[in-house]
Amino acid sequence: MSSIGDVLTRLEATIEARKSESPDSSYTASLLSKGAERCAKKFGEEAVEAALAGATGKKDELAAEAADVLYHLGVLLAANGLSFADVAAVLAAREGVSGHDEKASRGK
Ligand SMILES: N=c1c2ncn([C@@H]3O[C@H](COP(=O)(O)OP(=O)(O)OP(=O)(O)O)[C@@H](O)[C@H]3O)c2ncn1[C@@H]1O[C@H](COP(=O)(O)O)[C@@H](O)[C@H]1O
Repeated sequence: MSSIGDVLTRLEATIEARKSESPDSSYTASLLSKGAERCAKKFGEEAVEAALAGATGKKDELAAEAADVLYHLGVLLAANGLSFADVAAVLAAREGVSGHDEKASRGK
């Protein structure tokens, strides 16, 4: 079974490669051709669907919707010239810092 890191790395490479493909043959290419705003809208829709599945305890649906969220996040990042590595760097920098402490450091 592939790790989530391996799957996301392969997915990201596919998304990157689709940038130069025809929107007729690739859903990713068609989404990217519509711009970052459209990619953001699709990401938001999928996030809401995942939230609904999670709130109602539909485990299989949540796993499928979470996969949609990660795919659409990958497309949104690519549309903005970012990668999962950029997100990983932010998460890694937060390791060992309590969310409560981080919030307090923002003065909120
Ligand atoms: N992981 C995904 C993935 N997850 C979800 N989706 C697509 O995301 C779309 C979102 O679902 P919706 O029901 O909201 O779609 P829709 O209403 O048809 O879409 P819109 O017209 O609103 O954009 C569907 O068409 C799904 O097939 C994905 N499309 C592609 N991938 C990966 O990207 C690869 C390349 O795909 P292509 O770019 O199509 O070759 C695939 O092999 C997969 O690995």
